[in-house]
Amino acid sequence: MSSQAQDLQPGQNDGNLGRGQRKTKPTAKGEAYRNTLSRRGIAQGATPSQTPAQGTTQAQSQDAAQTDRRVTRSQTRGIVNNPDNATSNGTGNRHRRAPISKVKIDGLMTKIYEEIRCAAINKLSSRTNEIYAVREFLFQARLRRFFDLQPEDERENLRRCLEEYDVHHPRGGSVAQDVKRALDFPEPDRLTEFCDGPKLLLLTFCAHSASFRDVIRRSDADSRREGLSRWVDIYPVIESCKSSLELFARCFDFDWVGNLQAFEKHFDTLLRYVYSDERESLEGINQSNFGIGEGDLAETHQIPDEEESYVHHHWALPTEDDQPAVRPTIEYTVTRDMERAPFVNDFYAIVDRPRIRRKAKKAKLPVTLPLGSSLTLKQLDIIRSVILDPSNHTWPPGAFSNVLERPDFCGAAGHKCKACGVAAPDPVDQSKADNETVVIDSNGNAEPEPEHASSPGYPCQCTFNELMELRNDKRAGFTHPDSLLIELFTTNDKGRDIRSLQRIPKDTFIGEYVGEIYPVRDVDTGKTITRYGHPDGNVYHFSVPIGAPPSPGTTDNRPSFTVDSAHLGNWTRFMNHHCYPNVSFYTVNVGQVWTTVIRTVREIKFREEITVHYGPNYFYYRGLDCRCGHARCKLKNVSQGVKSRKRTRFGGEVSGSDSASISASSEEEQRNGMTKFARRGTSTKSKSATDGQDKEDVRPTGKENGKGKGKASGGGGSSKGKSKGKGKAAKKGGTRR
Ligand SMILES: C[S@@+](CC[C@H](N)C(=O)[O-])C[C@H]1O[C@@H](n2cnc3c(N)ncnc32)[C@H](O)[C@@H]1O
Repeated sequence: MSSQAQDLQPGQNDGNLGRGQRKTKPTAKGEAYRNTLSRRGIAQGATPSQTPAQGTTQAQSQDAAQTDRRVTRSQTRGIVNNPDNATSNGTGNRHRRAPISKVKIDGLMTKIYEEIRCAAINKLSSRTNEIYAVREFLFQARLRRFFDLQPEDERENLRRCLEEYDVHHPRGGSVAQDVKRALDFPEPDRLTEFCDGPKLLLLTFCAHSASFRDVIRRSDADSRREGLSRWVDIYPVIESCKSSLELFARCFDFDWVGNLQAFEKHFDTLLRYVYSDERESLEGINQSNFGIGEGDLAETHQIPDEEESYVHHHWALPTEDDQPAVRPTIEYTVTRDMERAPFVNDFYAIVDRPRIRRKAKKAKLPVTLPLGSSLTLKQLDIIRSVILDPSNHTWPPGAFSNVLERPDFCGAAGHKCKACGVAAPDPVDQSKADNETVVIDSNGNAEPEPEHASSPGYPCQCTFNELMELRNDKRAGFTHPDSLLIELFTTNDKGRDIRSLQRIPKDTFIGEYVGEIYPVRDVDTGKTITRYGHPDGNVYHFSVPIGAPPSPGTTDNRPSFTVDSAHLGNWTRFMNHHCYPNVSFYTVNVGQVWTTVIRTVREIKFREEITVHYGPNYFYYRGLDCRCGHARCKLKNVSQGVKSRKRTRFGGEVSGSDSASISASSEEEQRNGMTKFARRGTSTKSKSATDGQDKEDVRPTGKENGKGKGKASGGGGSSKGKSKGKGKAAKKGGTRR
């Protein structure tokens, strides 16, 4: 068999290298491989007819491909290996570049979401240049669409007419100028394609993003030269996100229709000019539909008007594009505990049953509901964090600190605030310090204590906002809860879910698990309290022990409180479980309270689900199987182990444990795969995540000085009075952000 493969010596090239390629010294491994191929006399994977006819071997093409890859990489770095070859025939590989990375495309998509959000929140009122750019762009799109909607023979006629449109026309001169500019859109086919595919509606939302307007106008060659995302790369992603973008934009109450119609007067002038007085006879063309085809603005995800401006982020993307957006609801059964507790007020929950709602309004609050009634509640705000009045519950003795009337008060001297790193001083030292730091004014009176010194011994008033601001990497930009771009969507088998619309680096605090607070167990009966939830529904309980952790090695007998995010929680309640999650729960003390925070354990990508490990018991005690879908899922058959057990029921009727709650599990436990179904809350070891972060380095911010003049726990006087005041604020259903 004669083939060129035999003619070529190992490591030898036929001298016919592609442009921009260079001869490279073969490695020993490569040489051995080529030897083998030569010995076999045929290139691996090549068909017999290909081998001689193509005049090259697989070895050669592999070699060429390798060289080619090297060239491409080098070119990306701006190095041309062999300039002569690179330019030998004028066209060459000059335009060959590495494909735009997914990171860049994802980054641009995030920017588009972010800019739409900014436009919606700021209403673009003060940024006149920006709003003009949006409106001008939309005018261009409508004009383009107008052409497309015309019969082909009419199109040319119309174009000529518009091109001749007089810029000095006394009435329509400025319109003429706008029209001429619009006709000069650099990539007109893109607008045509876009309006025909994803439709004008999506274009209208996207027009509010400067990055979008930029990429649709810029030629791919320019983008490639500048190393930016090309339209050809970004368009398919936008198309795949069209429902998401639409719902995202709709969830903000902003006037996108107003911007689409802003230049409507132009169209009127235009029609008058182009069609003189005959336009009356033009069927179907008028000012309001100029450039808007039938169905162009049909809504995919309709949101009822009366609720549109209520709160955003509360609509979950449906599984299919043509289904309406879903508002989360809660199937709610009134339990014994709930009967005692006041009903949440109208502001925080919408009760679907008009009868109950009327009753609630008439009777004012609180309203008691008959035991066992079932209701459907609509999930409310997923941004606001609410703690309802904890004093409406019967708490185990010692659940309240005498300085702050809330069970989540961390109350441990010496414990560092996770946000600012300042430790609560020891009570004894603090009283000494108080003596030293009393400030006397010029009249000889003690200066009033600063506002924040509401609880003695606590020098800071940090909240989760400060934790994000002080502890997250500034460069990543996650310094406020509002900065997070997230989206709710519906899954086929796990209910609703949450995903990120941006890359989030590892070790970023992204959220706080919040909700209603009540005791884990009924003090009289010892049974677990589950205020919300349904036997077959979702459970949103998170248990946190009350008070400071005991010293290491001793048994942890602390009672716990539940944070129930069933209908007062924020987005964190929608995080589903994954056996290999990307975030983790930590209960840390922030300011004066135990705060359960969510921190990323690895980088989260654009459109990646945000998942957490619910702890070892959640599925076991509920007799559920995990559907995280991971090949090494540890809990997929966990329900089989519970067959002989009485299945956990809800409604506060099952005694036993708080095990159906979500629990904070340490990263180490997660790594070990949760093979043991250890009962939680029995030893300090099982609470490792509770204060697992305390060992970390902390960054004092100078807040140590001059703050926290009140007495330590047990202190009375004005400090106590103030702390009571704070307790009352919490009672009213205080909102923390
Ligand atoms: C805290 S909620 C999470 C949000 C919930 N998917 C929803 O629609 O509201 C917990 C519930 O989600 C479902 N779930 C979460 N992760 C799951 C998983 N990996 N497998 C099966 N069900 C899961 C279970 O029904 C569970 O009770």
